Amino acid sequence: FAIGNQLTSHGTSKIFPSSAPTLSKHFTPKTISFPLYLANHPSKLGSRAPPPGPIRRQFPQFPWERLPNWLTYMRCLAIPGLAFLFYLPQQHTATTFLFAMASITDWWDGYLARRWDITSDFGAFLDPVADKLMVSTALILLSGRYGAIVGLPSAIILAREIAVSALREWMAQRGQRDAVQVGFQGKVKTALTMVALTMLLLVDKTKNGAFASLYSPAMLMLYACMIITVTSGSVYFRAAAPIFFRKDETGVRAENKGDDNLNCS
Ligand SMILES: O=P(O)(O)OC[C@H](O)CO
Repeated sequence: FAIGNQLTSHGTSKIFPSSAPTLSKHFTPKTISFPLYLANHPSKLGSRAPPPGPIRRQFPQFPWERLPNWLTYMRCLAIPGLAFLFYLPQQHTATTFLFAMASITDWWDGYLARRWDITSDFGAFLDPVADKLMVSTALILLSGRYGAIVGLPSAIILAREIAVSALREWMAQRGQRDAVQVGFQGKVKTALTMVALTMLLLVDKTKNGAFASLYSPAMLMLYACMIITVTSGSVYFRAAAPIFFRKDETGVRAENKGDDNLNCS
């Protein structure tokens, strides 16, 4: 039974045999199992997704194509849990665990969506929003615990996040959302901020517990993240500048269009 390049394809038309496969003398159960598996469980993943591994084969009915977005939803749902646990006594380890798990889904959802070739506009919209909600919540909670030393970088980070979200909305209205899609620096910034916040959550508020030694490196890291947050945000504003300052055919700049409606003074 010649299966050839069918092994890398999820196109069901290639996989469904129109008649019973002809078995050659080279047939072994191993060589036939994957095409027959696909015939019985047509995949909804992208055409460039790799063949299923043991877990996907074990649970063929599971809607794997939805998993990346579900992980992002779980990140959003973890936020109220995070705030609740944070204010319970003696729960800083549980709080940290929840935040760390939610942070891992930030990497995982994007990885699976790319690997399974199921990236979507909705996923691209929701992923940075979920990250911002999570990071903002943790920054506000920790500002309450540590005061100005966390409050200052938090104010700058939150200002950048709001500004970038507003810029994306403005660009999307002009059909230019792709010019400000998440960039490499933005990903690094989010990952490092999540590590710094995980470390700060682990230090209990008396700063005398088992993880007290993490306080200074975590604080240093948070300030480094504040700088990367600003520089990564400036990348988006630089990318948007040509569109922002572009003049239309009448010589009016985009920033001045519709002033009558937008002028709040
Ligand atoms: O703040 P952004 O828009 O650069 O987003 C970065 C994302 O959170 C990366 O997952």
